[in-house]
Amino acid sequence: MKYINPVKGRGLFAKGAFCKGDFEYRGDMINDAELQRRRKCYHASCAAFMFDFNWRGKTWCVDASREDGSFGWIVNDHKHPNCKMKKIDVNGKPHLCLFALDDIKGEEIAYDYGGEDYPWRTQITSVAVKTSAASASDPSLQLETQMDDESAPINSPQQVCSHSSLKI
Ligand SMILES: C[S@@+](CC[C@H](N)C(=O)[O-])C[C@H]1O[C@@H](n2cnc3c(N)ncnc32)[C@H](O)[C@@H]1O
Repeated sequence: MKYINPVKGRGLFAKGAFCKGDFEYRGDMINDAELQRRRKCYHASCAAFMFDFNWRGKTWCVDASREDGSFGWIVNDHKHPNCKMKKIDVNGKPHLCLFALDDIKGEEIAYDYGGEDYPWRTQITSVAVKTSAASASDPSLQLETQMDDESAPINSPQQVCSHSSLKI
């Protein structure tokens, strides 16, 4: 894990071979009612780690706002990602696991959060402009340069912070 820049925050980078088991999106598994309750009382900085998804006709959420030593919660969004988040059935319960789409070594691990209008895909902020020079020389910062007019999210880590209202 390393700090990237003030807009994107932290991200996860592959040091060695990608191991899917290391990147389960872990946290409290909660139902829709509890999701709505927590959303009302969470600060945006915590709400950004709630990943809601549909499972067998109902809404569920993995609340990863409490750090537990796992790394799935730190993985950032990219519209051309090197990983895919999949729902895996383990003994009848859903687990969110990241799978590599390509060989990954050294680069930032990312997956598509699944939306259309995340602010970082649609806006060039003053901070992004300020960091663009650094991005050109540091490969770890180059996701920042790929912001565009793509889509808005439904599930996955959502952004309820300063930009808009959504989040995984
Ligand atoms: C699950 S967190 C990922 C970890 C986060 N970067 C951190 O430092 O805690 C999701 C948040 O990361 C940020 N984020 C994710 N992907 C991004 C991207 N491609 N560009 C800018 N910010 C991003 C957004 O603030 C989003 O709400």
